[in-house]
Amino acid sequence: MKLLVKAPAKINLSLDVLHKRDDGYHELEMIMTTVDLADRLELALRNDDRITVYSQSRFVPDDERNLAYKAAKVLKDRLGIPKGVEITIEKNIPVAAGLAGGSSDAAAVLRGLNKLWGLGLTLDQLATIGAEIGSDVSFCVYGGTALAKGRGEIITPLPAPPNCWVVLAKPPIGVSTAEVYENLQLHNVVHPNSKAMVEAIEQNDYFGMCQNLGNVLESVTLNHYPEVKSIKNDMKRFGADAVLMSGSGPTVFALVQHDSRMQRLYNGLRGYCNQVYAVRMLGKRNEQ
Ligand SMILES: C[C@](O)(CO)[C@H](O)COP(=O)(O)OP(=O)(O)OC[C@H]1O[C@@H](n2ccc(N)nc2=O)[C@H](O)[C@@H]1O
Ligand SMILES: Nc1ncnc2c1ncn2[C@@H]1O[C@H](COP(=O)(O)OP(=O)(O)OP(=O)(O)O)[C@@H](O)[C@H]1O
Repeated sequence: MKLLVKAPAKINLSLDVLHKRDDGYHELEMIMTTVDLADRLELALRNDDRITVYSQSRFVPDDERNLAYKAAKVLKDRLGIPKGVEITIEKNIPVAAGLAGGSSDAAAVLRGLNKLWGLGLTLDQLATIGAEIGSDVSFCVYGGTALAKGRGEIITPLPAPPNCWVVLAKPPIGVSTAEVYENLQLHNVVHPNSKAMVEAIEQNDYFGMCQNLGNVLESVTLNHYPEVKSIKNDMKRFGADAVLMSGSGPTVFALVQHDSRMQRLYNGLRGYCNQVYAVRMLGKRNEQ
């Protein structure tokens, strides 16, 4: 028996860090949304009880370090499942990019195995298990748009954001999320207004959303990697309504409403950046 599952990338429309916690993690307030750039996973039942993982990407490990493997292992061990799975990942989301590719693969495995292994768990139960694998996994279990608090695992759903194009550009560098958080100087940042962003989304106010984009982690990544800052400037020059780095970076995204502006931005960036994508926000949450 085989199952195909989609694992969409996320962007952070807003990312605020409130303080560093005693457990070493940072207390967050983020607004996240999934976009239609996705990995595709095939889950196939095995004849034995082993978990195997394979992807064509040379940037992703084919062993127990893969977040997709970890998701299957946690589920199997927690519930004592005597079954195995062969996971094949078609990797379309850039790796170590701030787009939660690994977390989304893990979430897709949780959702997929819930069906393939016939577990009957709710999305809430899967999201709780997901939090053990990584801070972004709970959000990825639900997808759609949400306010995320705590270390990222406390999720409140939001309506779909105003309709627009999202043009993503990934400079040819990988960024370590751990290093970005370690280097964050909280006394030195401009905090985004998460409340105003939530209101803009709830009122379907496109320009309100544009005005309230903000990410405190830019203070670290833009300083360490000037090329990220320069792509942001180029996007503005090419006519973006608003521009922001996603997560810990280095991917930057631009928002535009009209097809012609999207095309101009896309073509302009493609001139010197290999990984450029014009996508839509998905809006819709995953079903059970
Ligand atoms: C940057 C974001 O992608 C924004 O959505 C997330 O906050 C990071 O999510 P993630 O990659 O799933 O994070 P994890 O795998 O749990 O942690 C990676 C590293 O980031 C740090 N980290 C993560 C989340 C958090 N709230 N505070 C942190 O300080 C952790 O110390 C860890 O060393
Ligand atoms: N299935 C997977 N897909 C991508 N990366 C994976 C996967 N499993 C493990 N990894 C490892 O995790 C690291 C981070 O990859 P990922 O693409 O999830 O980063 P990210 O987009 O910055 O995530 P986030 O936005 O959640 O911080 C990479 O070094 C990669 O080798």
